[in-house]
Amino acid sequence: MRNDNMPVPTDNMNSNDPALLRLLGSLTELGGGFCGRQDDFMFLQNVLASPEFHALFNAHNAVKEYGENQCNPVSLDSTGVMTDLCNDMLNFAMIPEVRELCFLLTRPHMRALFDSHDQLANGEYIPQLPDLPLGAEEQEDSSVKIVRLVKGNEPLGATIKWDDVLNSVVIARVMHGGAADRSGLIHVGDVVHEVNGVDVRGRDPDEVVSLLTSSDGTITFKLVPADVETRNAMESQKSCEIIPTQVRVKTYFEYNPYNDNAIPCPEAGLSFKKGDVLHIVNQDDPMWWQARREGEKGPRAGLIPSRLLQERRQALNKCPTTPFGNRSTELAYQRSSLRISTRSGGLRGSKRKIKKIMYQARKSDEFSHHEIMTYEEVIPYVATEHPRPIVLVGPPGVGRNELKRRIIATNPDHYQAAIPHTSRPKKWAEEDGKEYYYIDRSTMEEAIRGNRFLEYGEYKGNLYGTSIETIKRVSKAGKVCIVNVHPQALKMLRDSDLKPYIIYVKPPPLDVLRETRQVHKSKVGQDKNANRLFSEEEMVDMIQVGMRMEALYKNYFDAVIVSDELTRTYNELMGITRKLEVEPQWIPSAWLR
Ligand SMILES: Nc1ncnc2c1ncn2[C@@H]1O[C@H](COP(=O)(O)OP(=O)(O)OP(=O)(O)O)[C@@H](O)[C@H]1O
Repeated sequence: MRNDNMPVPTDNMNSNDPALLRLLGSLTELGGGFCGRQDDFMFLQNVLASPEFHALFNAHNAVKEYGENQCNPVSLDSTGVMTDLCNDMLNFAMIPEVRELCFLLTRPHMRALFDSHDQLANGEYIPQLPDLPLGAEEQEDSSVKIVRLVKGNEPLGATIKWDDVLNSVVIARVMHGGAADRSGLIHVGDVVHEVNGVDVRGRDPDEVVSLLTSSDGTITFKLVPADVETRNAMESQKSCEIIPTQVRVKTYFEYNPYNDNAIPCPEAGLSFKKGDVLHIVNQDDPMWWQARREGEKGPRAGLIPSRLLQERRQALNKCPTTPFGNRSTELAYQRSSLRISTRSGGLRGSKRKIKKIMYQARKSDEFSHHEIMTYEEVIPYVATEHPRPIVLVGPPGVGRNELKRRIIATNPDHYQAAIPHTSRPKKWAEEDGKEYYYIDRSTMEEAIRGNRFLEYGEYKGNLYGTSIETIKRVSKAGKVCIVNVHPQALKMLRDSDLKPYIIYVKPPPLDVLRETRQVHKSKVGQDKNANRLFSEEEMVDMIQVGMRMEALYKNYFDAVIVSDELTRTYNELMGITRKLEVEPQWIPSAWLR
């Protein structure tokens, strides 16, 4: 008799296991003849016929079948078999083939192979955890947890500290991705009662550290989990910064945890160089972030000073003589002149016109005095539609114009200079937008006041300058704009939406500078009055100005190329510009907001 309440297994769930089918069949046959409690009978029928039970049964069979089909080692001691075989073969040592086989089997790499086989066959790769200490379960109250970690080559990935209130050592920090973190069993605030059976309550943290360092294999902790209140207190201490975790930042300072007296644990620190990109994985502590170097393998994160801490440190260290605040260095730049080429391409044969004007920077002056740069959030970016402008900065005479001319000459349809604006009246043979954009003085002055000019100056009563809009126009046309600017314009460039790629053209050491400029017969400037070779003094000056420029503005450089042998320098620059168009580069994420 069939009970209508009995769930009917769906076809796809229905197991066709013969044993189960027989059992179900006999239950059906039994039907009304069952003389026990009908409720129990129906319950059993329901369970055995339910799709969940059949699914479970199928899963069980699949696991069993997998286990049975696994290849099992023929021998757990192939090394022993091989040794016995070689011993037996000694009786036939006169046969050359036997001798050769013996020789081959006893080679170190063959022995290592057999050894590895035996280790795998015996499952020795699985860490063996020792049994729980006797009576551990009954000891103390139920909130104690016993945690065992297998100590490999990597550090534990947790730090400890003394807690005055609890009078004990507690877990201070769990490093993201480290062994402790991966175990999921050790948490900040857990009180350490025992390490490898040694009672550490009331002991100095240094003693606990040496206990941990000296233990091999597995480490067994007896911990009392942090109570809810402690955890809540820790949560509330978390950094209020809005940067979400898992962000990448570019670093603007160099860091070595072993030179940092304030770091809670130098071993847990992460060293980095200026310009490295770091992956920030934890900002729970407002003073110490956890980070990994981008692209580096290895799961464990390291401690680095947080932005807040580093900014405080830099603000304290900042004194009036540092390059950022050095007025005399600033003045040295303001004395240097700016030339504006009146031609965009520069190689089309017409007479070059160079205007000497004084550089005047607008609000960009401010940044070198106030800005503290520690970390900048970055994201990978490839410019697809509008190529990023290439900005060349460097001391006068280093070769920026030469490089710009060469790049544009390579492919004038793809590379273009920014055409300057002038308030000078247009001459009859001139065409607007070819050598200059002609604009009336009051409009230009207003644009300058509105910070729409990267740099500008006055020559013989007329204004000349390079506008942000001109560069944008080149980009929008799908071309790479090559721009030479004074470094004081860099801040404004970065704050615009141009996404500039800034390359510092660095003078080579004096002997190389002397030699390359001699070979090339390089001329100082390009106007008639200065059509002569570089003097020794000018070359020394170029290097010194370059050094000051680097000290003041290097945070803004995306790349540095040394202007030594001209063709090599040019090739390097071309390599960078090509890469920029196809490979993702880290750009400030603020540029895309
Ligand atoms: N790597 C180099 N090797 C040899 N000569 C070079 C090199 N780079 C540039 N020159 C030469 O040095 C001279 C000055 O170069 P360029 O005018 O390009 O300098 P610049 O950086 O633009 O400075 P400025 O703004 O004062 O013109 C030119 O004659 C140029 O051909």
